[in-house]
Amino acid sequence: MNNVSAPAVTLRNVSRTYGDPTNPIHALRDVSVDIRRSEFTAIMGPSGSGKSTLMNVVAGLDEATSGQIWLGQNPIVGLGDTARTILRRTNIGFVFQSFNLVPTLSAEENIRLPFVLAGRKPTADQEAWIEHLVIALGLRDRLGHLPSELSGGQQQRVAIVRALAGRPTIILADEPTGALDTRTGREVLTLLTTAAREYGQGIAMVTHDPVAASYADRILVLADGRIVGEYRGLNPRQISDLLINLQEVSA
Ligand SMILES: Nc1ncnc2c1ncn2[C@@H]1O[C@H](COP(=O)(O)OP(=O)(O)OP(=O)(O)O)[C@@H](O)[C@H]1O
Repeated sequence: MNNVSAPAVTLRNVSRTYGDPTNPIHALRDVSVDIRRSEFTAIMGPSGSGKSTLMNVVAGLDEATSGQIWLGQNPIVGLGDTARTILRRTNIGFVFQSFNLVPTLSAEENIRLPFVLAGRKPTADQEAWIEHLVIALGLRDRLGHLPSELSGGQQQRVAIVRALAGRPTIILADEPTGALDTRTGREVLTLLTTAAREYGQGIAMVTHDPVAASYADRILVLADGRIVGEYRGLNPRQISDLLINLQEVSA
């Protein structure tokens, strides 16, 4: 099981610069932050503030220009492609706005895909966990269906079971409710909250939506590549005021 007191993700002095050195674009500037286990963290900020870059460097899909990043205890900066891929497979679950299910595979095959890709069979423990998640998320009768035969909310629940199945160090979610209607979106957010509170699952979610962010335990706000604020216990109104003020300051 995860060690609750240890951070899921640690960034120290992480910068990511694009473009040519004479005219650099600073997507991340000297970011140091811990993203904790058992906590649902929302990452917010204006367009271009560095949210996707932050997720990508944590996932090892992009390389930091400088600084250090750990997934659990494992440093990811400086690893080769293969080692990074293995680390990503075992430590990160992804949930995207577009669900990212394989259209030709059934719900069950999609859920099991990370195990297939990693070339390992789920242990008895993992089988029991998958079974528990499938029942808890109301997917038992849908396992044989293709994604096209499922509603948006059901597809996102399949993606969430897939992300939770391997008990990753962190789930990275990018606008997970962006394609869902309000009610289904709230169900998905409640599910993520439950995953953090009851299953101890670390979750980092990028969102522009103040309602979605209000479900998180903690909100990190990025502006111009830096973390400029950290908040807890805000309601959607307070969150949207915060973002409006931020945009006015940077305008
Ligand atoms: N591959 C790239 N090459 C050059 N510049 C990039 C690249 N990726 C991102 N950037 C720049 O880095 C900055 C941060 O981009 P990023 O995509 O992380 O922002 P974001 O907060 O996710 O924005 P949005 O909310 O619009 O998705 C922006 O100025 C962007 O133009």
